[in-house]
Amino acid sequence: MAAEVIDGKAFAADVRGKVADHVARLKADHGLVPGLAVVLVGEDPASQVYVRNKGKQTVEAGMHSEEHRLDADVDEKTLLDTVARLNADPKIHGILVQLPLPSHLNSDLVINSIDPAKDVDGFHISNVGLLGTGQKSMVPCTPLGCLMLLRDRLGNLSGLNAVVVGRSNIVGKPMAQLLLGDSCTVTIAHSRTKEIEALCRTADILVAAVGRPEMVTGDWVKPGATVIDVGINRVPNGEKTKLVGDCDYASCAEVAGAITPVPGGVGPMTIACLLANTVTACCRANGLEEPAGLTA
Ligand SMILES: Nc1nc(=O)c2c([nH]1)NC[C@@H]1CN(c3ccc(C(=O)N[C@@H](CCC(=O)O)C(=O)O)cc3)C=[N+]21
Repeated sequence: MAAEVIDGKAFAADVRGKVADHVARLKADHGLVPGLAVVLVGEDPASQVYVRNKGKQTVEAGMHSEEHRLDADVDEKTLLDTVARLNADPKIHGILVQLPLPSHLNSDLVINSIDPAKDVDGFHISNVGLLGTGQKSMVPCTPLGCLMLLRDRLGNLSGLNAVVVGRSNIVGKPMAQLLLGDSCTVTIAHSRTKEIEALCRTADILVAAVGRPEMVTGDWVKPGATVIDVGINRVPNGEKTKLVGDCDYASCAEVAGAITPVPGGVGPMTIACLLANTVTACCRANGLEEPAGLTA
């Protein structure tokens, strides 16, 4: 039996619609326009496409969008000054510094210089600590998007076995925290995990976030499981390249109950959640009620 395809692209459009509705209400009732600033260091072409998409969707949702481009060899002080100016700017409610940064820059230092209230990526240590202790925080966009898809598909997640493959600070760890918050039994697997296939086969929810193209195959999947593929890997395909996930889609889809495709799965949800977090940040900054269904 083939798995149901979880249409992240359609779900993300729905989320963006809710965001746009809320933005319209903020404008009409309070004269507020949520603003998002994206800081991009260097000229990585893949990052540029992604930043352009974010800017476009931000404007389409009725929000204010700014891009701040800095040279690849920018010094740390200039970058920190840029962040400091955005922290102080009342038009800006969300700040995203595109990662990875060039290696001469200390990304922990830069991320932790963002005002936690404007940290729409949820990467500031203060937000990480709040999430880990179950307190209100800014929640990282990709894990938040995955959680929305899982709740939509499965309803209550309580008591389900979840295995997260990958232990990054941007996806694996916050994903595990969110699943724990929804009362799953959570295991984080990684490159040193023993008998990883057998462990993954215990998962009702399997989240693949390792950044290794097509690593998870159908024999890792419990029949009927929900598989969330966070990977976005560009691999050679004849003369061109193609986008594949961390899951081998064909074999996983034969076994899973439901699976997210790549592209069109988690990726669009990440951007939708970035917009949602910007609206949430704007509401919190102004002491207003937060949008329902757009936060964890
Ligand atoms: N501070 C920071 N926050 C981020 O959230 C962040 C970042 N840095 N650095 C780069 C990665 C990458 N990322 C993507 C989000 C959506 C798609 C996306 O929408 N992908 C489409 C396909 C796009 C295509 O065709 O290339 C899809 O999966 O359907 C891709 C990549 C966010 N990132």
